[in-house]
Amino acid sequence: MSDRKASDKNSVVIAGRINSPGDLALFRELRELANAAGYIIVGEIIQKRKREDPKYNIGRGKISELKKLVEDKKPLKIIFLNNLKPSQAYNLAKELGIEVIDRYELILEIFAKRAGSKESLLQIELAKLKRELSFAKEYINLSKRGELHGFLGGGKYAVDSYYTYISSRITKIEEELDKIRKIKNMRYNKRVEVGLYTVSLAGYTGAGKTTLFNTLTNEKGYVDGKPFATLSTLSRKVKLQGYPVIITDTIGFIDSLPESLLDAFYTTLRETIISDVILLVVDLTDPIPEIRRKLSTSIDTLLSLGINISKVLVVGNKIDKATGEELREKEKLLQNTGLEYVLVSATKRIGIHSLVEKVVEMLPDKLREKIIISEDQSRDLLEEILEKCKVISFTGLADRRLLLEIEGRRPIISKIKARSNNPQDALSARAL
Ligand SMILES: Nc1nc2c(ncn2[C@@H]2O[C@H](COP(=O)(O)OP(=O)(O)OP(=O)(O)O)[C@@H](O)[C@H]2O)c(=O)[nH]1
Ligand SMILES: [Mg+2]
Repeated sequence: MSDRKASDKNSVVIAGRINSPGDLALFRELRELANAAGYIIVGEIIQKRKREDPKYNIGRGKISELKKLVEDKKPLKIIFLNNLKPSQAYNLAKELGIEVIDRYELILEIFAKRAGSKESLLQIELAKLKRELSFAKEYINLSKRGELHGFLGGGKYAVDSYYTYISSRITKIEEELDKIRKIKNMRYNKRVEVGLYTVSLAGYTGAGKTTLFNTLTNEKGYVDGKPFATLSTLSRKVKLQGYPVIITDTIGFIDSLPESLLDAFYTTLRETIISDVILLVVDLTDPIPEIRRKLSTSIDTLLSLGINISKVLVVGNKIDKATGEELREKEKLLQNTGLEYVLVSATKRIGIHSLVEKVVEMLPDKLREKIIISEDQSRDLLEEILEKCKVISFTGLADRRLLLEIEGRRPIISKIKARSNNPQDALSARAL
């Protein structure tokens, strides 16, 4: 008979082998991740221990403590901070009589729960299969060494054919993802080719990227305060002080993201994030060591994506919740990165004007030109100018002509200038 209350049906115990203060921060973050996956934490166990126990990962002495906790709290499962080898997960589950997952699987669960688009669903399936593939490799190794002991009923033959099945499914998903990405990229590249500037929002999960995206674009991207609210990229065209810019919101970074997830998700990121300016959003309500950790993870991730770091503008967010002296200390952390930075509140719209000013300043390859077009000249030329350039000034001249001072990306401005001087253009426009 179970005395578990209905509200406890998602209850979990979290456990972790801690090796450094960084691990402790990850353990705190594990709580947020568990909540984001819909679990209620009913117990926690931490062990300070350097080396993992080969059989259980956590030390054997802790197993009896865990057993007792399981008996008392009757959780649905145990979530481990440390990455478990398949044999460790199996041994733990057998010993404790309860399902055991690790941080990696927890992140996959969150992604699976929140995935909306076909692309993100395929990405998750791919990440899961890649993990299964590496597990299957270990099964094969164990079976070769004769260490399977009822680990997998079907034995080596079953594992081999399973391995083949997973590999072919992986190839199929990769092909499908490739198609989806190509279409998405084509759309994106088209906008870039016509000369629009691109700005991407990047940063640790929960930093406030989507909120800032919404503030800058008047959109309503999904925000709920839990990790990984955003799983696929979203782009919108806006004018920042007259400059046409495509802004892209992206998936958040996290510490120690497993390789297969990195692959699956950051492939999309790599393509969209190669922008003219990258806004690295930082949550300034976090304590100082947390800001340091998340900042360093974010910068490492940007570097591993091949970003030119001089394009990065650090955006210290949520300053509505950070106070005087503390805020100054936190500001120093941003200063120490050696990168340009601004302070804002995305929700209260504080500092947004300065942010936009800074972004505009960082837009590369600008050219300012004066052109004269006839009012009877192509209407589509005028439309094009309004779409792709910033119009600095606009003066009416005699003979129904206009003097325009425009600024934008160099090749676009040069092309427009050439067209404005081209009498052929006027003729062809009149013919329409
Ligand atoms: N106080 C305060 N809260 C903010 C501000 N900006 C964002 N938030 C809150 O921070 C939480 C996370 O915001 P999101 O915009 O979803 O963060 P994100 O970086 O897009 O998160 P992921 O999509 O998970 O990577 C939400 O609860 C927001 O309401 C701000 O300027 N001030
Ligand atoms: Mg988001």
